Amino acid sequence: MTKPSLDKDKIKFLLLEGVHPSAIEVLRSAGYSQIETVPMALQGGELKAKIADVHFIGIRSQSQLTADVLAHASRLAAVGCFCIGTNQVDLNAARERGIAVFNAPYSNTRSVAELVLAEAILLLRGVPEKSALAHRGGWLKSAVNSYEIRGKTLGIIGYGSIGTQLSVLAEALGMKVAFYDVVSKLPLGNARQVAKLLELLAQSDIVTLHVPETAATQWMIGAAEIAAMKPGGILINASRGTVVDIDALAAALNAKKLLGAALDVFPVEPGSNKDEFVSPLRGLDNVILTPHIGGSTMEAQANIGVEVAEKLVKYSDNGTSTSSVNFPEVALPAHPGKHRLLHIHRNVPGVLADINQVFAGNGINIASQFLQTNEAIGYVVIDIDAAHSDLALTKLAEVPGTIRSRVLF
Ligand SMILES: NC(=O)C1=CN([C@@H]2O[C@H](COP(=O)(O)OP(=O)(O)OC[C@H]3O[C@@H](n4cnc5c(N)ncnc54)[C@H](O)[C@@H]3O)[C@@H](O)[C@H]2O)C=CC1
Ligand SMILES: O=C(O)C(=O)COP(=O)(O)O
Repeated sequence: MTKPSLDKDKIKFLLLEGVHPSAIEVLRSAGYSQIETVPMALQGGELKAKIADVHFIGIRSQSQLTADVLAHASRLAAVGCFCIGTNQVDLNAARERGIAVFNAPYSNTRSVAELVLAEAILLLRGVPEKSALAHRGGWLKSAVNSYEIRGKTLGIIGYGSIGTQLSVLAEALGMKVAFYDVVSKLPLGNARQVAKLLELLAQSDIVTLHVPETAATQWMIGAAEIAAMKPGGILINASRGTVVDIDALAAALNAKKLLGAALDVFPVEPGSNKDEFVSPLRGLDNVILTPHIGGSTMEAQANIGVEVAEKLVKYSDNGTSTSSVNFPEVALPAHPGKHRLLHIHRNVPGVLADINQVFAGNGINIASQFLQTNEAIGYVVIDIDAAHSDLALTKLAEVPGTIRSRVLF
């Protein structure tokens, strides 16, 4: 499949799910004018029809870019996930099609950490129940089941960007921090790593989840894990809805095994603000339910807009793929006076020899060449004189194993 170069005014961007306007500013100031925005996620036929027509798509956590959807994306060069999680994109299918996927791994981490800490404090004081009761005309002035956060143990599952920030903030409030992670991590401050998940659950007053959605994290907190928690413990999940068995959690809350819970993510989330939220946790006053807004602050969204849009611009303008989550990473210099050929191919023996033969066999001098591979694909970038770029692009597209190629002026 060949994607020849296009003038910037022909390159189409589609930004879904209310991506922050800071992204549009970045794209416009880089010279791109065809930018369509949609305030919500698209699904099914509508998503397939829209994606078929664009070169770049920006999404957040709700747009499902499955292999089936990506099969319709014949022009798509890259996906920008304007969030941390990339589980909503079939990364292998994208890679097989030569589509690079980018995200914003850090910009909303502080927002999530702040929300989790606030929820921990509110739940330890029984505020959600007391507030709900007051809204109904009740009055529950009582210290029963109301605790300070100071001195309590916070058990963090997943000690990555969010987990570590939370660790530092929690210690500043006088909490003890323990964490469980599949990787050995350097504990910050006085935090300590616990070898087994069940051990962490047994010793924590508050358990909070900060793992990505993977096969290993699916339903990792079920009835057995909740049973291992301290009686009167608190569970917070602002990671992904598939990590917690929500029925088991509802049962534990109804049985008063847990003091409370806060959920920001759910196995099934409404596609837009107009759809109904359905959950067995509805109506439980000791549960804080938030509509997947852990990263939804003005600061985080503005920063994410800039961060991801800049990555898309760099990839579109000069082929730089640094920090892509599914693609060989190449940081490329400018290419003044040269045309730049980008060639994405299956990583099988012999392709590079065939590529080099295109140039040797046609007497085309290579000014510079960059190559990076991963287990599935190779990404080669070749700068040459403008006079030869049409021929070279045509010949490159014929190399067996080619996934896609394009030229940048
Ligand atoms: N509610 C919201 O709005 C937001 C939710 N998130 C979610 O939070 C997740 C975590 O974000 P970050 O901290 O930035 O990710 P990260 O990748 O920096 O950290 C994740 C940590 O989880 C660990 N981990 C992976 N599999 C594990 C397993 N099976 N058991 C234990 N530990 C495991 C990793 O080793 C890593 O240390 C994201 O993947 C995303 O799904 C992120 C931002 C906003
Ligand atoms: O950053 C993430 O992974 C999130 O879950 C935030 O998702 P959102 O951009 O708010 O749909």
